[in-house]
Amino acid sequence: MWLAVITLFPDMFDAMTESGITGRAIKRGQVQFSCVNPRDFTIDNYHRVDDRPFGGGPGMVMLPEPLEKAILHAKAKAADAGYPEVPVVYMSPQGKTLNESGVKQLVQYDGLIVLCGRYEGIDERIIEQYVDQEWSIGDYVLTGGELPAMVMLDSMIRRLPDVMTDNQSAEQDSFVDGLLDCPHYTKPDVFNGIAVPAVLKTGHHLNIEKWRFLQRYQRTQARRPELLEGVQLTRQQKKWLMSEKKSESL
Ligand SMILES: CN(C)c1ccccc1CNc1ccc(C(N)=O)cn1
Repeated sequence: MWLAVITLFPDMFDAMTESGITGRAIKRGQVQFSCVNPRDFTIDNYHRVDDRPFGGGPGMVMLPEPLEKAILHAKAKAADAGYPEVPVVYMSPQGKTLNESGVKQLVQYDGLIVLCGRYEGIDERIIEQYVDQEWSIGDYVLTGGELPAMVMLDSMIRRLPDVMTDNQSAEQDSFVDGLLDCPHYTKPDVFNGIAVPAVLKTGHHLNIEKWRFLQRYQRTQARRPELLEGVQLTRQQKKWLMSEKKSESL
């Protein structure tokens, strides 16, 4: 996947490119990642990327010219790399709230340009002329779009084929089938006097699958009941649920 981020703070993205699964995916060439800094496209002596808002008010607004040049440069880079039509995504509190289905949609693209705002935001004419999709990672305000961009890109990169060691671990994630995740345990057998649930040590895979499903269902019911509306249960899961309810009513 071809990715470019337009940002005044490219060094922030070292967190994603230099470590972990995302760093490995980039080093392996599964992801082509680059940053484009609007400041490199300023022509005034002060390299201005922002200015005062028309109409007054606090703070500054990002100037449209350096952003336009940065976007066009990123599009040209994408085209040179063989990705002619790359959508531009803008991270902002005004965007559509990102969730797993949004990630699934975004990770289908061959390439993406992500625009990160600073100050009070960017000149609206850039959004009108160049932004294809506006996304938000949640209803809260941050000092810049860089962290939201990394959150979104991280959730996309881990879903690319063969990026995660066993692909299915991305498949079994929370939210993939709409349920929260089950508890996880590893060594030692007993930690601070608390033992691992016995079923997990039986090697009885069907019982373990049943236990994990029930844990996930019960956790979702307890913590995020509204998520249950969107959940499609398999016949097997329905049977497990019925038998669980029966045994509880005993
Ligand atoms: C500076 N601000 C307020 C701003 C204003 C407009 C656009 C971008 C920004 C950058 N900040 C962001 C970006 C995204 C999110 C989010 N929820 O995805 C939160 N904050």
